Amino acid sequence: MNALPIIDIAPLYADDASAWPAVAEQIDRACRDWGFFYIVGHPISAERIDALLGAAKRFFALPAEEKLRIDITRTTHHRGYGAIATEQLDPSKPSDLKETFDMGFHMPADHPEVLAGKPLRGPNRHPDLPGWNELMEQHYADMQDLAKTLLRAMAMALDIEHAFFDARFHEPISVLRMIHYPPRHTATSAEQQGAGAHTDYGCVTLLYQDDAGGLQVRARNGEWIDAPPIAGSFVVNIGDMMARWSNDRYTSTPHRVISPLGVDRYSMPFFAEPHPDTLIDCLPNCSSADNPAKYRPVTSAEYLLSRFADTYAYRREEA
Ligand SMILES: O=C(O)CCC(=O)C(=O)O
Ligand SMILES: [Fe+2]
Repeated sequence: MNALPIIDIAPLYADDASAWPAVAEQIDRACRDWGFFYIVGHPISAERIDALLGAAKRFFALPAEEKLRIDITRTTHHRGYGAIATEQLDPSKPSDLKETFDMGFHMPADHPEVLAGKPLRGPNRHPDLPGWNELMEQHYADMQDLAKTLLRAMAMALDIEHAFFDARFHEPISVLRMIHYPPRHTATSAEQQGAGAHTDYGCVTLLYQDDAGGLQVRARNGEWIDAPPIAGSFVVNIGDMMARWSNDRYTSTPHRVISPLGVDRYSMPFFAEPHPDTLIDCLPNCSSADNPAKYRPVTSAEYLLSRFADTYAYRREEA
């Protein structure tokens, strides 16, 4: 059973702007009350999802040494394959039982920002699989567009300039990730999670999950509730950077993935993050005399890097 709001965003794609405010209002409500909701009526096709799932299954089935040719722990800009237990989202629990592939906004090695050593900038590191590159780069671009559409609705809800976020999400540091959760064996400790309880670091996450189930969200009353798979939907959630940007008008909500029993689980979150130099400083209309800005302004890259260091041992060692 699902308790989270389900929002049909199809009106955001209509030319008739009179239908936008009603959607913006629903998104605003969901971001304040839950920090979590489902969207349907988005333009990502079922065929695209099938192609991505097929690709993910082929990639994760490769031998470990093949996958480790693009080992994420050997990059400073955070691209490639993360083997099981590379990440520990809940420091009080064992490392996560999952493997991952991360990609971002591609910048060639000779791009001035890469040469200048700008954080989180650089080339994507794709596996050598037929069609993979084109599929993933196209999907990254399409997810970035979908995120910007949602952000436009948020700008409307916040009553700020329509293109406020568009101007800040060019050449983003958004990450598209594929995750494989292998089945947990019954003998494994119940403490073992697919993804430990955490809040996301960035602005907005758009998650595709397959039909295995296991995603849970912590409601305001502290109870863990299921966020079950809903065909054709993405689960959207607010990350800490957006909570900070909005002075906590929008909330980042803890969630986790119970390790699947007897089945493999595949998911694909897209973490939408602004240009690395974007100043995350209290948004217009999010503070007042009796609700002053709570957080020190930071850049998007500065904030993300500090959070990565908390979950990846290899990034701490580097720092
Ligand atoms: O795999 C999922 O369903 C959720 C993953 C997640 O929460 C994350 O990667 O931040
Ligand atoms: Fe998450």
